[in-house]
Amino acid sequence: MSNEETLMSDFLRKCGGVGVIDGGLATELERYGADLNDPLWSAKCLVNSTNLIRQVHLDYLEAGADIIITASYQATIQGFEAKGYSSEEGESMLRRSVEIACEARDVYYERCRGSSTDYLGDGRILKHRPILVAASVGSYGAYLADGSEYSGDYGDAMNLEFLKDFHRRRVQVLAESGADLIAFETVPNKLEAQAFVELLEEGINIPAWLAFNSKDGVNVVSGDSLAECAEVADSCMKVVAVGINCTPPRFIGGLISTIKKVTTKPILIYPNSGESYDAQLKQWVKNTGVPDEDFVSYVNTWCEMGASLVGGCCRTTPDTIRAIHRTLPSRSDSTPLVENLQSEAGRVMIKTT
Ligand SMILES: C[S+](C)CC[C@H](N)C(=O)O
Ligand SMILES: N[C@@H](CCS)C(=O)O
Ligand SMILES: [Zn+2]
Repeated sequence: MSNEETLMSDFLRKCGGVGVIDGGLATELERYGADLNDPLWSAKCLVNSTNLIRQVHLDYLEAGADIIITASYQATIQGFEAKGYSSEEGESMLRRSVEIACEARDVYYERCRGSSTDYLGDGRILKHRPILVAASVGSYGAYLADGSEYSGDYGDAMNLEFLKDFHRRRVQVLAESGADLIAFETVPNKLEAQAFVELLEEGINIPAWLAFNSKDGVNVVSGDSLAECAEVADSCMKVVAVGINCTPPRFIGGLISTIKKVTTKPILIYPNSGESYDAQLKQWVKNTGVPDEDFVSYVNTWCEMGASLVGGCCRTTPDTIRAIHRTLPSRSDSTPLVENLQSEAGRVMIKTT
């Protein structure tokens, strides 16, 4: 086992076998009133709403998240330059995204120290535990700001070197920013998975995960084979988990089975709410096809199938994460009954079968 893999297995053991990832950061910023209708999407808040970002990280920690993902999903040096910032200013905002998450973790630990109980009557969890900061790197399609991360179609002229050059400096800056790991998210095709893995091999000194997205429950969104994409991730010693994010919950079970066949690395799952993203309007629209029921009731099944990191992506909220924390047997044992009775969110989110 590499040092990186040991870090993740130790972390998961301390989590009781399953780690909880946070929920949608950007869409939660929106729920608080942030306007993300901008080519920078949530990275716009790195310019003018850093306190709000810290607050949302704290909300997720108090909901039971063991891993918080930074606001850098759509933060690219090229994207900041297009807005008139210098490359130094762009790099500084990347670093700031990690600092904000670290500050939230410090504030959280302080609150834990000051609290006489782990589980508060209002549903907040103030339990001292290992918390990781994952520096988000969204795909090239995210930077394009036209929803390309849900098509994975970058045109015939795209190539590996272009993608590596595009992401290189950003990945280096985030790797040296104090984050515990890099979260490559919403990876839509095999070429970009290869680019990320090759960049990691260029002397990046922190671990990473790769999370792909799917819109058919079989392949990644570009149509590339999920098994082949997961194999690319599996081939890299720096990669400590492989999985799926921002994908409708109804597809998750089948996708876990596919990934499990090609890797023994921990599998991570953080689905979205099942709604679709309209990149023109920059709005989420209800799915007119098969409805996605609240996915929390499936979390333990996904864990039995092999997932060991579970959370939510776009349009999931701290209530989703609180419900995930509660439904995990290794966590809910310590939840006093009074908390379950008092939380409206808990009653709504956790279905009994
Ligand atoms: C994960 S998607 C909802 C992020 C936003 C998209 N890249 C856009 O800029 O419209
Ligand atoms: N983790 C991202 C979304 C990925 S699709 C965010 O919420 O900022
Ligand atoms: Zn998402």
